[in-house]
Amino acid sequence: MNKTVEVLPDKEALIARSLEVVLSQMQAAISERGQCTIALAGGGTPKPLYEAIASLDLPWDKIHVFWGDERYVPADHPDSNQRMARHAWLDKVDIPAANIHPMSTDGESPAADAQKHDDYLREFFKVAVGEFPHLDIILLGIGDDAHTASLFPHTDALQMTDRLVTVGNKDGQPRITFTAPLINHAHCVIFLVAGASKQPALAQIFADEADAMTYPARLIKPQGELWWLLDEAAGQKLKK
Ligand SMILES: O=C1O[C@H](COP(=O)(O)O)[C@@H](O)[C@H](O)[C@H]1O
Repeated sequence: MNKTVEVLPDKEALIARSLEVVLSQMQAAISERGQCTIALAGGGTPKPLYEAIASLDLPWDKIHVFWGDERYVPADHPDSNQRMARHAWLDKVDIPAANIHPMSTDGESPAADAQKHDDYLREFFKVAVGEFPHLDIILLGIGDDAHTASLFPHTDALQMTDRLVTVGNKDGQPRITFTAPLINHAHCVIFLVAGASKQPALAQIFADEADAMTYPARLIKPQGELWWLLDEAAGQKLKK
């Protein structure tokens, strides 16, 4: 794992730097592997990044967009991560519809939809059960409770060792989420973190020792590159 931590002066600088890193990783993936597979985070932090990407002229036919987690709501619901990314980015560019790969949330149950997306990823990346695909870029955030994607403290999703996708649980509400092993097989994982409310979680995530079941972002140790991009409000007390 090649880990880089950068604390940027403010949220604007955080977004500008994350745009640079994402573009450079996209370019490397396309030149080395002919396409770029990127999984998006939800929440408020990455929205300006998506808006910035939407203003660029990129080889959209070579970019495939996934989500690292999804709230279990219809795709047009205000809480939907897919809806946010479509409004901020995907609806504004000429990306082929076939290159957009959302998690479905309208099946029989969250478990059935999680299994469906697990099967879908195995088919897309041509990997058998027991193997993991290597997404080029996975964008993540953290919550104040140190959750990442929809891997919440002390939930069953944290125990998955062989699944790509599973059901997350936020205070009893189901979500669909990538598992930690899938995230850890990515070529590059980029955390975007902004705001002082994230300081206590970051202190535990970066501590020499702490319980990963209580602070799930500690489970993220990718084989490839790991970037932590923080604004000053979030990162000022971090031990680097
Ligand atoms: O619930 C979620 O929250 C995290 C963090 O969101 P932020 O608004 O604090 O940036 C996000 O990474 C995750 O995808 C989302 O579903």
